[in-house]
Amino acid sequence: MAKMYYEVDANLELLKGKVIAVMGYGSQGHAQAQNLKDSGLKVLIGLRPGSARWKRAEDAGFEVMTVSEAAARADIIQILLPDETQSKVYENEIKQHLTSGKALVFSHGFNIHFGQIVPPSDVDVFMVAPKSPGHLVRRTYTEGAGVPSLIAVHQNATGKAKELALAYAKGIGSTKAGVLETTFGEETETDLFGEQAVLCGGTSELVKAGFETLVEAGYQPEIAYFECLHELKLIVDLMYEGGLSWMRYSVSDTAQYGDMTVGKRIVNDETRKEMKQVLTEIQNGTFAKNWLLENQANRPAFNAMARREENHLIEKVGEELRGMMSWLKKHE
Ligand SMILES: NC(=O)C1=CN([C@@H]2O[C@H](COP(=O)(O)OP(=O)(O)OC[C@H]3O[C@@H](n4cnc5c(N)ncnc54)[C@H](OP(=O)(O)O)[C@@H]3O)[C@@H](O)[C@H]2O)C=CC1
Ligand SMILES: CC(=O)[C@](C)(O)C(=O)O
Repeated sequence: MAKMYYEVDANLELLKGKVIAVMGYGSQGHAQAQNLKDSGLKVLIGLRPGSARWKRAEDAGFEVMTVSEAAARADIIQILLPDETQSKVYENEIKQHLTSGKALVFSHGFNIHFGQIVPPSDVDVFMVAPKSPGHLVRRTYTEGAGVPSLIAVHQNATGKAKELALAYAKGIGSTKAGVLETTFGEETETDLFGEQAVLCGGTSELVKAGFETLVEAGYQPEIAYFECLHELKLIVDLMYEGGLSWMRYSVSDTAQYGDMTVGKRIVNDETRKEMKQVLTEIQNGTFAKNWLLENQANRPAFNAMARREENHLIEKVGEELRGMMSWLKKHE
């Protein structure tokens, strides 16, 4: 069984007196920066001039500057920019400031693993990757808890990289939940697979297929939304709390019988075969190449697909229903 690291395994003092630059103030950036600051650490924010987030970060009490300025002043540089922009910003604004003994930090291994960023050998390179969307990284911290994170060391120039990674994980609250050690390759390939085949892609398509099946059969879209999307959170919450067995214990036996008989017809041998193909295309770099080329072409396919998804009936129905459920926590 893998070793989990907790509060006692991490020494925040290693980061006291160091300047941490968080590049980017988006989903992860705003959360990690605020958590680190609330943990008593010195945090700078690096953004591009004209960023809509510049004032938001200043209003949150941060010193905000360009990425280059922040990299020059920082001992530890956490790159929380979009994966597809990191290598260009690294080459233009970070690389020249990576003096010996500094640390480069990531929350996803994409650019190191696929060779888009090749740091100098005299700096630490490590990862602290929350296994959670950024907004919950912040929300759980403010509630006195944290989200699990993965850590990985790519370069250990100072001999302290892992200890610094654990200290950083503590600073964002993750040692309250648990920290697992991995490698840049394992985190990258499993994270890409998970977000494509299970969490975002797989689940979105499953939800839409169920919703469309019911709506096309003549049932009310609102009922289809509640059954196929709204209630999904409640079921997944049970899985999250106590595994599949806890979910099956909590739902009716009718539901469990249906789960165990019909589930394998929906996610069948063909599905599993396709999952293996998806993983192969991640491992051999096909996905990474396609994503980087898509961005170089200014995202024609991404933008067309995003527009189509935004106009799906399930989005319209969901927006209307969420507006009617005042108790729902509005997204930030
Ligand atoms: N989203 C998540 O929950 C998770 C993300 N990650 C990883 O965290 C990293 C950051 O992702 P995420 O937080 O989602 O990113 P977001 O898209 O939410 O935020 C990106 C930030 O980078 C800024 N930015 C974009 N381009 C540039 C540029 N050229 N120069 C300077 N700043 C720029 C944006 O500001 P602006 O556009 O205003 O300039 C924004 O502040 C990625 O490696 C991702 O894989 C890991 C785990 C979970
Ligand atoms: C939240 C998370 O880790 C994801 C889905 O992989 C991502 O947003 O990159």
